Amino acid sequence: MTVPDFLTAKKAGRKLSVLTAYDYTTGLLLDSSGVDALLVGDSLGMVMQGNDNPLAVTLEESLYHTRCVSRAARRALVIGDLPFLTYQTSAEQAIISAGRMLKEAGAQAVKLEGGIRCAEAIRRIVECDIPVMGHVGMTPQSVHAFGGFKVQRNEAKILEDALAVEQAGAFAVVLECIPSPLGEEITKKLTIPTIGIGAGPNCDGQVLVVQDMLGMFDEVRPKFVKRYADLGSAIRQAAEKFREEVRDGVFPSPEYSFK
Ligand SMILES: Nc1nc(=O)c2c([nH]1)NC[C@@H]1CN(c3ccc(C(=O)N[C@@H](CCC(=O)O)C(=O)O)cc3)CN21
Ligand SMILES: CC(C)C(=O)C(=O)O
Ligand SMILES: [Mg+2]
Repeated sequence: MTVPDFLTAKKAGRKLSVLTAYDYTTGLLLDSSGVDALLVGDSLGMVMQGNDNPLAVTLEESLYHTRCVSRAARRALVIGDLPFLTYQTSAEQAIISAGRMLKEAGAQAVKLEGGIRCAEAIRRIVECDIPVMGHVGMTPQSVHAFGGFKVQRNEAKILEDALAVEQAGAFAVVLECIPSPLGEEITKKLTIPTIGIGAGPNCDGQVLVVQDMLGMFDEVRPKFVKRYADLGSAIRQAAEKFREEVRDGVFPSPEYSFK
């Protein structure tokens, strides 16, 4: 998958599937599933690091996880999510952070949060031939300004933000936690693909956090998460079985031992 393929998919009416990934093993599994892109999200601050929100994630940490995922991706596009305060202070900072995602971590594109207020940064990054995915609606790096991870309903503002992201040259935009009719309206008005997370069924694609959709993480339970597997139970059961077999001297049996 390439950045131009994203635009072709929208024109052809082919839906895009995106999952997050933060490590090599998961990257390999997801890449071989045929999903279109792997997003190394700053949600890693929650699912990998155990923080309450993504704000503490550093650029170095995101580069590290993106490097791991890039090594795994044969087909899927790898998108590095720029962490809080690595692109907001100036266009120069945004270009340098975005450039490091490509130079040092093997990403093919970056993602950043914000509409009108980030349009200049997006424009300047894109001028360097670094593809940018935008992100509007409920932008998790704004959690304190929003007073929590809450559905955003300022329809006029969110539409303006999405249009600004497109006009600034982004190749796609994430729509997060907004009413479905607004997701549909924005998707119709934009020529770039919209990737929804809690934005209804009429976006051009969908993204989920992989630990959520695999049933491995329940410290947040957004309404938009569908559980496609219950790996949490599978992992716990396997570990319990291992613990019991070690306790009872059943493991390791001769077949797992050297003569
Ligand atoms: N594991 C995980 N999954 C995610 O989807 C995710 C992260 N982490 N970290 C970064 C952000 C945070 N996100 C979240 C977190 C919680 C809700 C949530 O619980 N929303 C409520 C809405 C409540 C309201 O509007 O009043 C919900 O019921 O869905 C939504 C998005 C999405 N992102
Ligand atoms: C959920 C997606 C859109 C994201 O930004 C993340 O995982 O950080
Ligand atoms: Mg993110």
